[in-house]
Amino acid sequence: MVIEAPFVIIGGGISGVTCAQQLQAVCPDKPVLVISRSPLVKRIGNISCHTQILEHFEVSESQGETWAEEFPNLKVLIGNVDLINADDHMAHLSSGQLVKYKKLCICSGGTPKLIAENHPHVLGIRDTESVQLFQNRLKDASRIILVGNGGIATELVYELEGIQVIWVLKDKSMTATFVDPGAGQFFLHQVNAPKKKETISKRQQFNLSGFQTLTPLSALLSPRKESKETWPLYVELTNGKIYGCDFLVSATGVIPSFPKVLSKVTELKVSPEDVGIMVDKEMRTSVADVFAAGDVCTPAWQRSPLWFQMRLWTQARQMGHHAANCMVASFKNEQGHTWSDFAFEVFAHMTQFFGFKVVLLGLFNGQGLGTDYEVLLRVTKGEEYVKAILKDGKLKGAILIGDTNLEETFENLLLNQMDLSPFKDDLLNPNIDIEDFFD
Ligand SMILES: Cc1cc2nc3c(=O)[nH]c(=O)nc-3n(C[C@H](O)[C@H](O)[C@H](O)COP(=O)(O)OP(=O)(O)OC[C@H]3O[C@@H](n4cnc5c(N)ncnc54)[C@H](O)[C@@H]3O)c2cc1C
Ligand SMILES: NC(=O)C1=CN([C@@H]2O[C@H](COP(=O)(O)OP(=O)(O)OC[C@H]3O[C@@H](n4cnc5c(N)ncnc54)[C@H](OP(=O)(O)O)[C@@H]3O)[C@@H](O)[C@H]2O)C=CC1
Repeated sequence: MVIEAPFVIIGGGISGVTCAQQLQAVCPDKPVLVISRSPLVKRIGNISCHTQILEHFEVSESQGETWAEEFPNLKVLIGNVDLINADDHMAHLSSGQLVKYKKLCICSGGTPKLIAENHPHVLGIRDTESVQLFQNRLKDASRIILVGNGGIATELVYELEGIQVIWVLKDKSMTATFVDPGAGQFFLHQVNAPKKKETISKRQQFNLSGFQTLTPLSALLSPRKESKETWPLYVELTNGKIYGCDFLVSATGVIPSFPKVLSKVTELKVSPEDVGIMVDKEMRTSVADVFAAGDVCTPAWQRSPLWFQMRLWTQARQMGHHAANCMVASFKNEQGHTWSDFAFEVFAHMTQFFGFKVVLLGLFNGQGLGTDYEVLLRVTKGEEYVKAILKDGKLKGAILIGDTNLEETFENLLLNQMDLSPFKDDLLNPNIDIEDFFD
């Protein structure tokens, strides 16, 4: 039997769930079907808006069917989509089930880009199952090697206790995917400082392994019989040093993953840089009636100069929400849905690293500005790190670590691109309340 629904979404992650909820908000009378490989869907709760764009929320998981009951016309089908036949508007599931759609949104996220696939001692962290596997392996481990310098590695280094962590980085500073070396240095002081919150357990033995590059695959060695201690896995670094460990965590990014899309009419266009599904400003793929949102997609529209993609919760939510509005507009044959908010005007991300509030705004690392920009800096060790990036007197980006209370003013300065040349010496003056100043 073929199941039919006007709106079908593949994926129960943040982008898929947000897309479904928004579809139900706008068109409660139209059935929405979410096909999810996992019975658990991601939910967003406790949303707090800090500025026009910046919001903080909590992410939790719940049974897909329980979630669907909260909406008038929403159903969840547990299954894996193998293939989309776009000419027939049909999704083919591994179970043999067929699902016919009018408008489809691919929200299938990504999979960890591991440094070694299918290796018994190399783990990636992506979802509940992989976290459980990681926690089980952790119980009997005394030393792990952590590879990667982004969000997951930074969070693990802070959270893990009672185990030796050898952190292998290829950059010269820590957390380089998110922050500049100065902020990396600021965090480095916190690595062995008392925690700002309770974490997993016991005391951490932290070993920053000299910021060295891990040589690729050949560096994974088998147990060495001649050594006094025997570890399940050995890793050779480019400086020739060899370390043994119980297992290695490859926190080395994600790669978009999605079912095969067949169409005799048009091919599905994929970004040559990151293999994400290319979407236009209305979240449409190159294939008719197929949209995409979240980690799986790559924006191919003329982007605002102060916004760029990072595969984050915030963007998955914004894209899922926007995709739903665009799907409805397309369903009703209305003109393309225009931007409803500032979400794609200025990059904005709020998170926590090492117990500090971290706000990243605009081109926070001077992305794409080359070397032709000015940096204003205010640092109080262990308290705050404030960096403002100016070009031609205008604010282009900022890193705000700690309770700086600057996010709203800085976001406004990014949005209005006011010429700050006359005030720049006072911009970071702690004795001046810049919020009042620019009011
Ligand atoms: C460990 C970890 C911690 C993170 N922490 C943060 C954080 O603190 N802040 C932040 O902003 N971002 C964080 N991220 C990034 C964030 O999780 C992602 O950007 C976001 O979840 C992407 O959402 P998504 O809906 O696009 O994809 P996903 O959440 O990956 O959801 C994809 C969904 O599609 C389903 N699916 C996939 N393929 C198929 C198929 N063929 N058929 C059916 N279903 C399918 C999957 O089962 C899943 O339900 C973190 C990521 C990881 C891995
Ligand atoms: N608090 C937050 O906001 C969090 C966000 N996330 C998000 O979740 C996703 C997954 O996180 P994560 O896996 O940490 O990915 P990230 O993209 O954040 O970081 C991946 C890191 O791995 C490095 N890397 C890639 N390949 C290799 C290699 N072969 N050897 C050594 N290092 C390598 C990258 O370096 P390079 O860039 O130089 O290639 C980069 O430092 C990301 O989108 C991330 O933004 C995750 C956790 C927390």
